[in-house]
Amino acid sequence: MNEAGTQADLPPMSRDEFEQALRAKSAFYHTQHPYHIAMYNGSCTKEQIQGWVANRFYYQISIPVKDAAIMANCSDREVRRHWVQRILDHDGYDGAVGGIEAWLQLGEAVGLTREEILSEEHVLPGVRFAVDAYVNFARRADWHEAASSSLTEMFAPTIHQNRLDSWPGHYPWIKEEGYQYFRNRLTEARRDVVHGLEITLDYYKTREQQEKMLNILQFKLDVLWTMLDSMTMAYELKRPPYHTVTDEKVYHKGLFA
Ligand SMILES: O=C(O)c1cc(C(=O)O)c2c(n1)C(=O)C(=O)c1cc(C(=O)O)[nH]c1-2
Repeated sequence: MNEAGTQADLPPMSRDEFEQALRAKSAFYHTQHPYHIAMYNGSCTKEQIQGWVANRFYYQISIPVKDAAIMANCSDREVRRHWVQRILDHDGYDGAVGGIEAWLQLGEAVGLTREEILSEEHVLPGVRFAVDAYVNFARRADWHEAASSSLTEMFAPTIHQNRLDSWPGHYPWIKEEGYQYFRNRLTEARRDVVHGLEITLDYYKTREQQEKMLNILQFKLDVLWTMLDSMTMAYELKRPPYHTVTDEKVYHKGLFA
């Protein structure tokens, strides 16, 4: 390590070594967060599941905005031709309802109304700040860097499969229609990762650049982890923002994204 605490002075990692280093970041994926562990092992309350679904909706609606920001900064037509599929996957096209609608159906399946999800009334400030940080990073960063920050998706198919395997047994009150989002993402995420990984492994050549990418991936892991920390405060520890003052959800809405 050098004085800056990085390994930037070392020779570059080979393509395979770099991919292995990226994949090793799975150790810090939100699968390891106690909130997620509780969701799998069946110890979540209905309020905790509902809180997660309502808050994650803000991530879902922000993803296509983030992907549009990446495309807006990208001068490579071939990349845009591929990347646009991510927006279509979430917004829907040609009769396919899309991920945002599928997430609303998940919300209804866990007992929320469409109106309360769309109103964003449950979105905690900490979740909003974390998601906005991701969107704003995509707006400002070089498009290769923004594109590669999506690579936490390498670890996502396992998490979607875990939900499909464990939730129906633990939470029989969730309606079956709710699970379609997770099923769709199994294939969509795998396809996204092939493209995102190709861009990333081609772009970061020097050790310093590779270390920068690992830091970008850590930023994205921080976004996901921080969202769950906020939910833990609100729905597990019963300390939502302003709990010492009011039970009302007075949180701000929609200023930055
Ligand atoms: O449920 C999850 O744990 C999870 C995680 C992630 C992720 O790792 O960012 C995404 C998704 N789901 C997801 O459904 C999704 O569409 C998605 C897009 C992206 C991205 O960064 O572009 N991440 C994720």
